[in-house]
Amino acid sequence: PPGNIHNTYPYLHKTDTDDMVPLVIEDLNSYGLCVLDNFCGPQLGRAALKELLCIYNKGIFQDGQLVAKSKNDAQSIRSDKIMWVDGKEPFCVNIGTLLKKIDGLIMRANKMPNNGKLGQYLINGRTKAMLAVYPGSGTHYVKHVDNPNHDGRCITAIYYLNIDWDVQKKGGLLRIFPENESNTVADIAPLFDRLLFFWSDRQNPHEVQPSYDTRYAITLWYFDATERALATEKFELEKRLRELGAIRTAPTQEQLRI
Ligand SMILES: Cc1cc(NC(=O)CCC(=O)O)nc(C)c1Br
Ligand SMILES: [Fe+3]
Repeated sequence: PPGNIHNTYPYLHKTDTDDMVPLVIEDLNSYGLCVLDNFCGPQLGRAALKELLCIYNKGIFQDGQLVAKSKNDAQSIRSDKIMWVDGKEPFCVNIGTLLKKIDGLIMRANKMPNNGKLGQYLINGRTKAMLAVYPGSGTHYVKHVDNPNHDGRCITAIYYLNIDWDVQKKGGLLRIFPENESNTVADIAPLFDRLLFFWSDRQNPHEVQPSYDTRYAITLWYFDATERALATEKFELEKRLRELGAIRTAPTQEQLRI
């Protein structure tokens, strides 16, 4: 729309499983992000959505953590509901299959010869899957960086499950502000069966614009072995120092989650 200076990022890749790997490598290296449409087909996509809804309707999702302390009430900072699953639970069979496909793609891309920046990472694991539901009451998510302080996460993977999502009516755009593209933003609509990858560090500040319908996403964060080992070591050391009373800082929410 006028007023937004942003080049359209040529990401309308129609995918079938095998040749996605070069696309992921190329786009991550060129833009710091990659969008794959029709990632796993409507059958698996719908089955995964069904499972997410079933879990959500059990009322066991929690409020998302605070991204930043705010003077006014916490709700204004983020109003998504989240739940962590590892995908092996009996009520997550299809979500589990989806996660395996995403893992397979990332591992194949990470192992490809001369895969650019991806080659700087040795991806050896990931977080659990975070199921997220943004209630559609104009909720938003403030601009932030996923991994600002080298906690080990190198790639964010977000799978969207929103059938018939019209951004003009429902908003909910994920806007990424790529660090080294001064007047360019990437506006990613949270479309059904769309998979998004982006570097998790300061290269990709991002925000979710207000959504006017319930908005579903599944997020994974992949770890770089070295950065993760260092972060864990640092965390253990700080824990020991705290126990010894040598330092008095309280562990951050983020550290506790990790
Ligand atoms: C819990 C948590 C969620 C997110 N999610 C998004 O940025 C939204 C992306 C989208 O749904 O399009 N980011 C961080 C840094 C944390 Br922590
Ligand atoms: Fe984020």
